[in-house]
Amino acid sequence: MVTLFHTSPLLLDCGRPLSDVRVAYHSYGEAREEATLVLHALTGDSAVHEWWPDFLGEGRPLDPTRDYIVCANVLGGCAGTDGPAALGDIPISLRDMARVGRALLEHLGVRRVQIIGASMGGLLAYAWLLECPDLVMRAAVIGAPVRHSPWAVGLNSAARAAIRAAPGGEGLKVARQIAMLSYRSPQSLAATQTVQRRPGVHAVTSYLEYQGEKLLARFCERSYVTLTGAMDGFQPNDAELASIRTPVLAIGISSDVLYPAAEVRAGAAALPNATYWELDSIHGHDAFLMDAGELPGRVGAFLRGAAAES
Ligand SMILES: CC(=O)SCCNC(=O)CCNC(=O)[C@H](O)C(C)(C)COP(=O)(O)OP(=O)(O)OC[C@H]1O[C@@H](n2cnc3c(N)ncnc32)[C@H](O)[C@@H]1OP(=O)(O)O
Ligand SMILES: N[C@@H](CCO)C(=O)O
Repeated sequence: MVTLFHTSPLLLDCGRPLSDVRVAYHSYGEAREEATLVLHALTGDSAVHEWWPDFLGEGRPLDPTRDYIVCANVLGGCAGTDGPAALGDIPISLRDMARVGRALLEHLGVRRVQIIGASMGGLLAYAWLLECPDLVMRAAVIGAPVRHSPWAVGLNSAARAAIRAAPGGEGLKVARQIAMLSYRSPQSLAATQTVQRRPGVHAVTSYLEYQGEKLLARFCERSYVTLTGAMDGFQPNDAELASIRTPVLAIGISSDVLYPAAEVRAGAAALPNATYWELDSIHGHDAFLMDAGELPGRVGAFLRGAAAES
């Protein structure tokens, strides 16, 4: 944990200044001036070793014996970094989060980074490329579009409406159920949700209920509203995207219904220096966590500077 913006405040995109911002982060490996920055997903946190074992470890894309790896909980989150409980329910943008990240890197003595982000972390990677192009050497963006689509905004809007309708927990559980349907796929649920756990209750129904309970036990509804708002507000125009000269590996997931592979591919085509690759999985958006397959190898090759084949 570190406190940043002590001597001069962070000016948020909404116009509000923030001082003494607490940021929770993990680092792995020996401190260096060049680092790999990991950007977590909506309900993720800075503990990469807990949620991405396929990626972190000796011989993996994030190798602490070779690299200095940093991951911070985002501004507005609820896993150590200041969020609505400390700041109130103010709008926060993905670019604000990148500015906090820049301050953290300065604090750590890091001068250049390569970035890897998935889902919300992938959107945030694009915000970094717009906000801090001087710092970023290359970016691997997994399962994320270049801007939040009406479809994705709609899903988040429905989730926030559930929270507003039933604050205090029930709404967050319904929000997670809606989101889970977009993180899985018809094929994935057909393959996994065949056996009833409770008599008379569809397997998928009790699965979604359980996922809602699980999120309620570890997440905060105010952060959910803040972070989904930040994602929905990320709408760079074509000229901004065309200004991104940094090499990008954009990765779509074949069965992703939240950010369809075709959308990710089209977004990559709008960037001057992006390569596209597709992860084949039936498990939908969360395949980057649950069914990584060739993904670590592809990302590792890109981060090592090797040309990834499309
Ligand atoms: C790059 C990034 O930034 S990612 C950031 C990391 N993100 C996170 O850590 C976010 C939080 N994590 C997640 O989203 C999830 O944990 C994932 C995607 C990693 C995996 O989800 P899981 O819930 O573990 O897996 P899955 O969807 O297969 O569900 C399994 C659970 O549902 C239960 N379950 C399965 N079917 C049913 C059913 N029909 N009825 C009731 N319960 C069921 C299982 O018993 C299991 O329970 P357990 O979690 O107590 O072991
Ligand atoms: N399942 C992950 C990815 C969602 O984008 C999460 O809950 O953060």
